[in-house]
Amino acid sequence: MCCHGYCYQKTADWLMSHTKHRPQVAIICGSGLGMLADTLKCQDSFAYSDIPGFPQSTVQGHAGRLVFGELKGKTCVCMQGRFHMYEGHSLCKTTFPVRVFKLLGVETLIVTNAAGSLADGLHRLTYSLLSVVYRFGPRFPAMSGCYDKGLRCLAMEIAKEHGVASLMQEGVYAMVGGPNFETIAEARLLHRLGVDAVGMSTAPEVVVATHCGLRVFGLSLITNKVVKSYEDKDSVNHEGVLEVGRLRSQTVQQLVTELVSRMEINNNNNTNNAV
Ligand SMILES: O=P(O)(O)O[C@H]1O[C@H](CO)[C@@H](O)[C@H]1O
Ligand SMILES: Nc1nc2[nH]cnc2c(=O)[nH]1
Repeated sequence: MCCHGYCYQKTADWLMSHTKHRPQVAIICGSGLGMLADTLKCQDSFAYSDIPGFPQSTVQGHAGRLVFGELKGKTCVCMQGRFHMYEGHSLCKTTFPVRVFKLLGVETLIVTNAAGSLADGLHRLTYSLLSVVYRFGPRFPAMSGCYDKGLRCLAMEIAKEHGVASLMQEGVYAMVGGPNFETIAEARLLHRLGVDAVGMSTAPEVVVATHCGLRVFGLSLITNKVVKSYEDKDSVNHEGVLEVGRLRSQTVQQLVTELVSRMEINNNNNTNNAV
């Protein structure tokens, strides 16, 4: 099974021959949140440019490294940098790593992102829980349960224990094409549609992960308010998004680490060969 002539299996085989880690959990780090990967123990790390078939990151704040290692007793693989369609990647390149993760034996995908808030009660520095091919799954996959309820409840429990429950809200994330931020008319439209947070990523990864049977948890770090009024002089920029990511990275890191530590793993999905 290939994407633009490059085989998912070939990339998975290359990775399995270069690391002894067999990850159960994959984590995609959003803009400014790449330091999550730095906490993994016994790391094996690969630049995307060295991995056969892997697309390249071109966005500031997305380092372009795949990091394998241990987090609280679970084997994880972290993407320090994701692929966006606005970088010119096709849908299949944007989601290429997700299918590779499936072939590596991953069962759970954690997607994080930076997003702007549209909801009136969703302020800057708050977090929001987010609610293609026969080999990997059905032709017409259902998406109604794409964000795992058990993981959402567990994350909320952890947030309470850490005293940050008031910062954590469930909401609707919408992906727009980017790379431009919203016009005021677009912001108003999204708000009327019931969107709480907006970004330029994540949806394709979640669709592909759900299609191939991965359990998905999504976490948006709200980095800015989306301007909905012509009188509002605030304006968003990528540097500001990255800065908020840096400011809040430790809290995001703690939440994700605790979630990984406490999530149950089936261990019946790993069909891979040893190195
Ligand atoms: O979704 P992530 O990759 O976290 O990044 C978000 O932040 C960038 C804009 O500042 C866009 O790429 C948007 O999608
Ligand atoms: N589209 C969009 N993406 C973002 N990523 C981080 N903040 C924003 C935002 O306000 N709008």
